[in-house]
Amino acid sequence: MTHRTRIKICGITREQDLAEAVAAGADAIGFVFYPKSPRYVTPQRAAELIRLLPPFITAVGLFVNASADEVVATVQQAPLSLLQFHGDETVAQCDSAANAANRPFIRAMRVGTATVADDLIKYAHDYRAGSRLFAGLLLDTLVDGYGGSGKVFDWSLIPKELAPQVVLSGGLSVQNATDAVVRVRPYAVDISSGVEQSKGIKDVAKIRAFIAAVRQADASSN
Ligand SMILES: O=C(O)c1ccccc1N[C@@H]1O[C@H](COP(=O)(O)O)[C@@H](O)[C@H]1O
Repeated sequence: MTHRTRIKICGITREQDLAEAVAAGADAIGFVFYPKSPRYVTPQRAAELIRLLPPFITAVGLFVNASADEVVATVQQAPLSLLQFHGDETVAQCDSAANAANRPFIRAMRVGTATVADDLIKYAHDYRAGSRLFAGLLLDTLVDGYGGSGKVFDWSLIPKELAPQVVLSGGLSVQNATDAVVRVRPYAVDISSGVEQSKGIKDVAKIRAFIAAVRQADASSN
């Protein structure tokens, strides 16, 4: 069966970056609601940007340790399709916020040098069992802070049976996109720093080159 790797471009703050990402073929656009991030947007700003999205492109809201009330208030202003929990939230906290906001969510697991393949399998299992709104696992690199670091983790840790379901992130770039897709064969890839000219400001040429590389890797692997 042919596989089309879904592509999420995260940390969009400007109209022109949103339009370019969509025109280049992005499947999902991420908005960062973590105030400490240089890519932070207010819910009102996200709402203005989401209004510009055509149908069938997923608007993803990224949260780090936000309360359920904050998630609900954000969704009331900005019509997000999917939530991304990227902090220290427990299964119960993700489930409760997702239920309160009535949205499915993906959960980031940050992978470090001490992580083993069984940790990833258990993590995915716990979320699948713990929430009907759990839509998938995102794998990022464990760093100080929470994400958007531009750092890669060891992809060989990803168990073969988990790879087709995961969103691969952490330090993806134009340079390693082909390798990532051909080696891991993830469900989706998520990129922020690797397509920026500076934090929060995207680089159109990098967005186009990244998406083209993923599509080419799909074609060569199918
Ligand atoms: O983008 C951010 O600023 C951010 C802040 C806090 C948590 C996650 C964040 N971004 C996510 O981090 C990964 C990896 O990003 P990168 O490509 O290595 O820069 C990605 O899932 C972003 O959505």
